[in-house]
Amino acid sequence: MSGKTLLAIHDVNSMTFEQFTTVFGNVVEHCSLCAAAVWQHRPFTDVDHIHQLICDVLDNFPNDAKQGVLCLHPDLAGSVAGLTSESQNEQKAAGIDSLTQDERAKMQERNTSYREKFGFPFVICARKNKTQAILDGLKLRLQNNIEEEVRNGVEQVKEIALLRLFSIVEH
Ligand SMILES: NC(=O)N[C@H]1NC(=O)NC1=O
Repeated sequence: MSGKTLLAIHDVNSMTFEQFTTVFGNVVEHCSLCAAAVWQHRPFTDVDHIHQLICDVLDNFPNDAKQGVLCLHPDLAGSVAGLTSESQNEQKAAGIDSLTQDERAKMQERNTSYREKFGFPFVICARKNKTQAILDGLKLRLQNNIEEEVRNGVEQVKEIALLRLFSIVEH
């Protein structure tokens, strides 16, 4: 627990566009457009309402934009340089900061195979999956086709977004 004060929904509803996109701009990694696109829908009833609107934005993106959103995510167990604080904390929660040499090599090798096959990085909600689940998920999802993986990746982006929202707004 960070001990950070959570915002009440009425505080969120009184934000300007600039304040809103500053605070919510990384709910979807490096994609402040998702926050920008939902602001006009306030007043929000609660945090789940904001999440649903962000999910709708993602679902309405064309396929190439969905792949672009996935590309905005850093590889798990990749370089730590330039990681957003959100991603860094999530990777830590999954135990990625304390992988054995063998686990790190395996994760990087599978991430590379995944990128080579699909052209975008493997995305999974690290707060909900520990190291072994991520390694198993990589192995399993490598067998899918690209349509399945765009769908799986976007569903994971939604899960990541919900947990990021819960760290900003009361629920
Ligand atoms: N590649 C990938 O899944 N990265 C994301 N996962 C997560 O929980 N945070 C991220 O940045």
